[in-house]
Amino acid sequence: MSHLPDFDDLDAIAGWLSRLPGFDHDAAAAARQRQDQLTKPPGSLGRLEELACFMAGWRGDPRPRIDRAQALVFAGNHGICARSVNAFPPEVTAAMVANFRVGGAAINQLARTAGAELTVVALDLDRPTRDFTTAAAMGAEECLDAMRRGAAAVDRSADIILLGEMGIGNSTVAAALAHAICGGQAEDWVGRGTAPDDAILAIKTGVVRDGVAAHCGVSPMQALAALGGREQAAICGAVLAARAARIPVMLDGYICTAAVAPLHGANPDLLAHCLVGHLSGEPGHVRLCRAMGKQPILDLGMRLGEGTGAALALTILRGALACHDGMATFAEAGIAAG
Ligand SMILES: Cc1cc2ncn([C@H]3O[C@H](COP(=O)(O)O)[C@@H](O)[C@H]3O)c2cc1C
Ligand SMILES: O=C(O)c1cccnc1
Repeated sequence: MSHLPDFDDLDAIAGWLSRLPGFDHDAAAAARQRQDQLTKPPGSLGRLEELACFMAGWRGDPRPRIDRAQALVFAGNHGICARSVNAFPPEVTAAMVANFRVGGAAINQLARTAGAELTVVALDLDRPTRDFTTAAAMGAEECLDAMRRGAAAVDRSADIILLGEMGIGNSTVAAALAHAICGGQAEDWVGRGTAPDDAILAIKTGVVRDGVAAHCGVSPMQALAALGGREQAAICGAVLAARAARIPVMLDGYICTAAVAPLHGANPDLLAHCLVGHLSGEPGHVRLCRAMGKQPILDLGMRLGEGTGAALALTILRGALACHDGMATFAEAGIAAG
């Protein structure tokens, strides 16, 4: 198992790729060869075949298994809520964490359905980050500390890590990160989140425009500190820790994908072991996935967060591996290979 470098310098992370494990092309090629021998017309399982080869390459195993799946949900609170970007009060973050702990949220049901063990990490909920229109949301050390906590939460014995978040105001934070890393206009990235009305949408657009303008010219990882929250930093830390342990990652929807956009900005290959579970109903997600070269597995019109789309996508991944491992080859079944 490769050693995760220390989180002591945000900008050094861009250079971490050479210190982290890469894709095992031999294991993936062996998986591809097996796929072509299974009792089906070549390519007929579509994306499931790709997913099996992806898992083979990252696990270094031509017949990978998912014995252990961890769903990791990070929660945080945001100073930006002082700007009325949120339809629900920030207290809902802690209330939902309590709900996760007693099993009452959507992620509890979907993680159980998908066979994933849920870990919830609340990050200093009584100490929101700063309002990013007036200051950096986090200092560099605060951001690195949250990254360390994210990395520490990863179960190194898992075969897949699902990531999710809970934080009132997070759709605004996601839009700011996506805008800072991918450019365009604030309007390209802002969506309704949980807000039903146009008034909040207009406030959010102005806040994202002002926040990104206030922190322009910083590096991608500095943008994570300036505009992100602790849960976004923890998600980035978890992604890097998973990579060090050769564990593939299933990201959730818009907020989770935007959380790792700074890593993409630092070096896109840092996210090579990451899948996007589902396409969010938030309009910026399709644009962000395109910019980051990711194709979401599901498209169900969901826009919840919590890791719910990642959990559902795990059921697809399990299906892909069940076929890959359990199907007979043409030779085994005595069927002519065509
Ligand atoms: C009861 C409730 C449960 C949630 N579960 C996830 N979110 C989602 O909504 C939040 C982002 O939306 P906004 O930017 O509009 O605040 C995040 O916490 C996200 O995880 C929830 C939101 C609420 C209200
Ligand atoms: O796609 C998401 O992550 C999302 C969208 C809206 C609200 N919460 C989460």
